[in-house]
Amino acid sequence: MPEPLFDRVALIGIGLIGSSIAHAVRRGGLARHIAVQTRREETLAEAHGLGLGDSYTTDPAEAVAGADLVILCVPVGACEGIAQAIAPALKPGAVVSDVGSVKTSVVRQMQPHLPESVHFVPGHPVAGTEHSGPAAGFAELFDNRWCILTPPAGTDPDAVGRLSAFWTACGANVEIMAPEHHDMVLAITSHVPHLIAYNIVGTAAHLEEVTSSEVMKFSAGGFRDFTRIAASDPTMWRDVFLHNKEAVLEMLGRFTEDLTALQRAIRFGDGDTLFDLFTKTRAIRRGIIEAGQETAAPDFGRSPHARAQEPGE
Ligand SMILES: NC(=O)c1ccc[n+]([C@@H]2O[C@H](COP(=O)([O-])OP(=O)(O)OC[C@H]3O[C@@H](n4cnc5c(N)ncnc54)[C@H](O)[C@@H]3O)[C@@H](O)[C@H]2O)c1
Ligand SMILES: O=C(O)C(=O)C[C@]1(C(=O)O)C=C[C@@H](O)C=C1
Repeated sequence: MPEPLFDRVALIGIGLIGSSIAHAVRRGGLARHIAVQTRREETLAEAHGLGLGDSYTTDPAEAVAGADLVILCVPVGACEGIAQAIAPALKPGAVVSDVGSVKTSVVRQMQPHLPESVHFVPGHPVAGTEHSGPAAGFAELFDNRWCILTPPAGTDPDAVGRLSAFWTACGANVEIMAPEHHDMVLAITSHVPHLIAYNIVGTAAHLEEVTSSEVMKFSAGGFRDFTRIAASDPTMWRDVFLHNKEAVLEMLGRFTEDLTALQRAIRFGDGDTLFDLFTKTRAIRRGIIEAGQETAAPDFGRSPHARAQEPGE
């Protein structure tokens, strides 16, 4: 086994992403010690029962003491409070990172509180499922997925290199990007799709209610795929939309214009417009499969453990 990349890793928050990192660290022997922190005793006990760490605490400052790598794995809206709480306890030279789905806001929330003696390298593994909590994680989550790092200008390249090596060892492909660019790209590829899923499931549920008819019962493939996305964690996604407001509103504006154009095409029987778009989007999907970024029949990213808990799926 090669030398671990970090001596002590502190995971602040131990839900889907924190626990998946813990599994990946164990799988690759990437650290000598994993310190696990979370707010609630019950969650901590669950993490303990799953053997995710080597030490457990509800105190974030205690968890980061002596850590060479600190990763915040909490909802985006919780980052500022945690940065404040851990700042005095951080080890000089430590790499401090996060996994938040939004980056500009995380930089704004955390950077002012962190001491100059640490290296702040925000990150986002672009991999997940609709499940949450410590039992939802699995070591393979990041395999062959992107992990985007958004280091502020002037960050020590060695620290960026060490965090890149960590994510590569977790199975991911690393890309460096400006936080604003990250937020714009993820708004259209991840955030707006989630909003659409929440909305369409909400609309169908409302229709069922007001018409007192069975709408959900007859849902087939397409709608069921939306219900999977719409089952994603409410706290996490509330925070994503509140913290990536501008980019999401910009992309929603474009989306709405394009949707209106399709509405017009249907109204006026313009089959060519519909056919041309559907041909283009089919080619995009096939290109993604050929590039090996997706399987033809996805299992929706669920862990074997999570799948076992879902009878009837
Ligand atoms: N779920 C995904 O698909 C996915 C993918 C990539 C990145 N992310 C990002 O990862 C982060 C964690 O998401 P997750 O899916 O692991 O969530 P999760 O709900 O499974 O776990 C969240 C953890 O944070 C803790 N927590 C919640 N609120 C807190 C607060 N106010 N203060 C301190 N701790 C708090 C919880 O106790 C839990 O340990 C989020 O920022 C999310 O945007 C999620
Ligand atoms: O596959 C899923 O369930 C996801 O929603 C994962 C997904 C995504 O939109 O691709 C969700 C949010 C994250 O920030 C990164 C990944």
